[in-house]
Amino acid sequence: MSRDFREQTVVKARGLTKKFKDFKAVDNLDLSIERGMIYGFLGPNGSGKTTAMRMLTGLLTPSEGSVEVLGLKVPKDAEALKYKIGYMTQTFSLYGDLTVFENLKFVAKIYGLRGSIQKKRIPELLERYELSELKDRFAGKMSGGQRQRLALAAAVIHKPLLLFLDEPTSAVDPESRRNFWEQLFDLSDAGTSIVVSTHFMDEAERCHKIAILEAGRKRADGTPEDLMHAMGANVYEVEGPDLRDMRLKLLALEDVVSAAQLGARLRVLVSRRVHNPEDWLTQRPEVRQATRISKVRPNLEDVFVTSTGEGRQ
Ligand SMILES: Nc1ncnc2c1ncn2[C@@H]1O[C@H](COP(=O)(O)OP(=O)(O)OP(=O)(O)O)[C@@H](O)[C@H]1O
Repeated sequence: MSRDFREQTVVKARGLTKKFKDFKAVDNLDLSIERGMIYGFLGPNGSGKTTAMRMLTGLLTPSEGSVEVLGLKVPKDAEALKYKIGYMTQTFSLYGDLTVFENLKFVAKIYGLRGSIQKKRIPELLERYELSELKDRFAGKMSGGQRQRLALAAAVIHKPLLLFLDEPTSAVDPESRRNFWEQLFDLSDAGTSIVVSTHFMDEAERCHKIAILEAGRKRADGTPEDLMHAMGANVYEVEGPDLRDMRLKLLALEDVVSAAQLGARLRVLVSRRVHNPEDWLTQRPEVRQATRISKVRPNLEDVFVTSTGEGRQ
């Protein structure tokens, strides 16, 4: 039993599949998430992030596959698991007609926290999540950022070992998002493992590891750095006149994985199949009018585009 705390796997899934009639919302997903990690599910709407998360939390029964979370078999041991995990759903699931304090008290009761523990824990959470001055405010009358802080406080009230967050920042402004991530790093530093879904690239880049999901399937996984390093394309920025026309012409080439206009530049991904991509690109008639072509470092969006079918649209 003296295994290193950090090395333990908190989520193990093999062949995890969820079918709704003939439609596979999650298709043969394998996952291995280590303790202490912030693990991201990155994918567009409908890629299966929520469905996967609901199966991992024991709320939804898989059609196929096996899941073990914190050493418990899911969904068989879902009841015991409930007390060890926190789950912040995509839509605000607390009571708008209860105050901040009443909501936390209610959730504390659900988790069976004793009165003496509640008395210590609730003020601690109000303070940590900057809710002390809002404690008598109805949750329904709070801003998106405030509500999100309350939802996080409620999700960690019982000090879960593992926290699931489903697109937690989709309804908040950039500053609240930044602050929210600071809170996640604090939780992670204190030993909480976190699984978070997002469709924001900058958020995914903050995760220790990510899985890229598309149409229910895992297209790639690893650390953001490793994924960028292993990417199957070289990235170039092209400047010049009539970029829209240049983009369409480049997209027609089989070895151009993607061409996207970013203001006055085109970001062009050339397949790794091409031997000498710089010469290949600069000599193409499609970029004859270009005034500058330069190689740039890949980012996570490039990884996403090369792992999914997004780039050619
Ligand atoms: N109960 C259900 N019955 C039928 N289809 C469903 C059900 N739940 C989800 N789906 C479908 O499964 C697919 C995956 O949905 P899911 O909500 O898991 O995706 P997501 O990546 O979380 O996207 P979003 O960000 O939009 O929530 C979608 O096409 C969705 O319509």
